[in-house]
Amino acid sequence: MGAISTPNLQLLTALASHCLLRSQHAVHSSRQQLQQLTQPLPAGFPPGPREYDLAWDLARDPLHCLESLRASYGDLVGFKLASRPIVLASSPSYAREVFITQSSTFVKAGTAFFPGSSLAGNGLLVSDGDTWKRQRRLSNPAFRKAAINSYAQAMVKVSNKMVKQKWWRGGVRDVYMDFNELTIEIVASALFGASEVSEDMVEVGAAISSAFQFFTRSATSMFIVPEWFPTIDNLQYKAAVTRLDNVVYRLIAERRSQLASSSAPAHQDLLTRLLRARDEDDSGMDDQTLRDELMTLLVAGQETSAILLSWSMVMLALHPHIQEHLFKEVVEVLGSQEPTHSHVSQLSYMEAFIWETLRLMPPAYIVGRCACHSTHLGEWHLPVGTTVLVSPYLLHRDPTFWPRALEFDPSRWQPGGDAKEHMENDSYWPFGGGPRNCIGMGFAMLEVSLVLVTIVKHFKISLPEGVPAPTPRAMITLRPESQVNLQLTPRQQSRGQQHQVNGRLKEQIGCT
Ligand code: HEM
Repeated sequence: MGAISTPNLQLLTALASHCLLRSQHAVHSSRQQLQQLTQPLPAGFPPGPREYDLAWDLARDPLHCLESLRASYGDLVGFKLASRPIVLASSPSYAREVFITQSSTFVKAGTAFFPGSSLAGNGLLVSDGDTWKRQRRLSNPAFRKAAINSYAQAMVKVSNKMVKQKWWRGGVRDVYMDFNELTIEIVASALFGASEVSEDMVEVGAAISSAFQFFTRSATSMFIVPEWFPTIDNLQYKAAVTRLDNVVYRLIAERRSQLASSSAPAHQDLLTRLLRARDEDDSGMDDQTLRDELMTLLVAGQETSAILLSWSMVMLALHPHIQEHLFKEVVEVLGSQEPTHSHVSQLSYMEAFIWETLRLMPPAYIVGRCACHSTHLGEWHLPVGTTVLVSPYLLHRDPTFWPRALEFDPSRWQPGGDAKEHMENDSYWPFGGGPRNCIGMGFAMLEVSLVLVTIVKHFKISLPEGVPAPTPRAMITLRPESQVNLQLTPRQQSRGQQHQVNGRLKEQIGCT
């Protein structure tokens, strides 16, 4: 047994602290929480490890801990962590119960480890009940296929810019860092139409970056301090959120008045779509609600996509034959054209590749809910306040449901492959499920496809010599442990025609 690595100790501390401190969205009164601290687990609660043993295992290796919990106790494991009752559910039928059949019992409020923040406010990700229902109703149209397709051009433009400014010479790059910047820019331009408001976007971009740096520092620091506590970090974060608020509220006000004046050109961004959204009684979103939804989309849409892009690149580097297959498909479908949303619907191997990456490396590797009243999962009794953790990571790697479960094989998603039927039998949940499934799934799939097309078309991706494949770190999401340094070789350069082709590549991506 090795010593506890710092990040894992940090995870343990973070998990325990999240349990205790993230009370912002908790439905439980402090009396209920106090009761939970002192009460033993009730009869009928699923069996599991003692808190102390579990804390140790979690600290050593969280992903391995999840796997060994299921191996030792089965697909519903019960335990206490930071004195809160928690169950880990990892069967298709339990996942269906939590996400779909009992979706009104298993709610967001009160969930242990739940990452609420003043940045995202009370937006879709954290709200419940009638507030959530109304917001989801009003937001859904902005995420329909036709609306999402209108963001494709901006996605391609931002991807080309990254390649043109940072990648065209090739070499080794930390793609995780580049994708974090890229996905902020993509989601911000979809929200606010960045090209029209470029000065504001500089401010928005800077404020978002500092807010995200804060999240990263919080996730990797020894102690999670509540946001209200006046540490330097918290004060800087608060200042970044205030800066962001100022810009966003101003953009909302300007857009409201533009929409009121019929002469103004119609914007096609999410801000306009959400501003125009009307409920059955013709009411729309007030400024505060709109602000919370915009920030939620930033938070929910940025990191997950950056992580998926990073794991996709790792898979390309590890599987050169799959990379070549993708390249061939991209060239066949696109020729020399710029990618568009209609190309993406013809890229079936690309889609299979992304589904397979999401299977083995789901950014949302664990999804939490809280029982708002006492209930049953299968034969087991869960008291009110039990946090249920459904693990897509465990389900997606379970050999009972997935033949050659640990093999990366996009072709399983193609006609005649075995994967589609597993999607239907509830063993695949990369975007959650039921009424609270990911509203941005279509957006993410389009974004990741377009970015990957841009990259695969121009570069060969490999691991730099002597560098091991990046490993995952299970925090709130399944991030890369550290940098994802990959070797990028301009395609034509790999055929020994570097200078000519670099010229051609620069032309193709509009580099002057
Ligand atoms: C690879 C990228 C993404 C992954 C893996 C992902 C995954 C998920 C998952 C698993 C959930 C359900 C959480 C739960 O049940 O508690 C979720 C919810 C959500 N996601 Fe995503 N997501 C991604 C991208 C996006 C994007 C691009 C956006 C927006 C632009 C977005 C916005 C949201 C929102 C607002 C919710 C809450 C929906 C609700 O509760 O009504 N996500 N996402």
